[in-house]
Amino acid sequence: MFTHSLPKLFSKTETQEIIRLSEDGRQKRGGLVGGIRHDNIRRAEISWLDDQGSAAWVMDRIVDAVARSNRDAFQFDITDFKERLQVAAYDEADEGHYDWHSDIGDGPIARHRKLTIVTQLSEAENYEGGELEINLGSASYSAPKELGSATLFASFMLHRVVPVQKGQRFSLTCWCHGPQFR
Ligand SMILES: O=C(O)CCC(=O)C(=O)O
Ligand SMILES: [Fe+2]
Repeated sequence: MFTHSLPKLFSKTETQEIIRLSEDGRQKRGGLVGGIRHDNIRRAEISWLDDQGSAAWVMDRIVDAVARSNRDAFQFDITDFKERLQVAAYDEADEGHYDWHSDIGDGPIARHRKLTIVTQLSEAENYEGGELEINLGSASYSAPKELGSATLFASFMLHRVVPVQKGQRFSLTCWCHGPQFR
């Protein structure tokens, strides 16, 4: 199916700490894979974590989860983590969302994305809408909304974040890289 979910990858305290770390580097409006900004496609505030420094423990947990999930569910060639961890905030105030897209882009790094892992950093009852959906062709898979759970999918799969109608949703995204699919 090319999707795989893990419950409770991070605890509540840890998700709060990740949001706090992201506040240091917050910038307005997330760009797209190639750096293009387009408000009709994505409306979110993004920031990047220092995975060599204050957020090294977050990266360690993600790398471990990816190794286990890749062995159990994907068996892709994953060789690198070439990008920093992204925290995104989708807000009711501007109907934060991200339309259908694939994470594999044209750039030298985005071209090598193989797996995407997204962790839920907000309590499900704190927002409405904001579902992460992965297109499976005739149906779509809606990622579990439980705080701290993570969902992995092949980066080429179309996915979206439904507009947030109430409250605010935070997510943590990490991309895993390897030789191009062949
Ligand atoms: O926030 C999410 O759930 C998904 C983010 C995403 O798809 C991306 O940044 O490429
Ligand atoms: Fe994406």
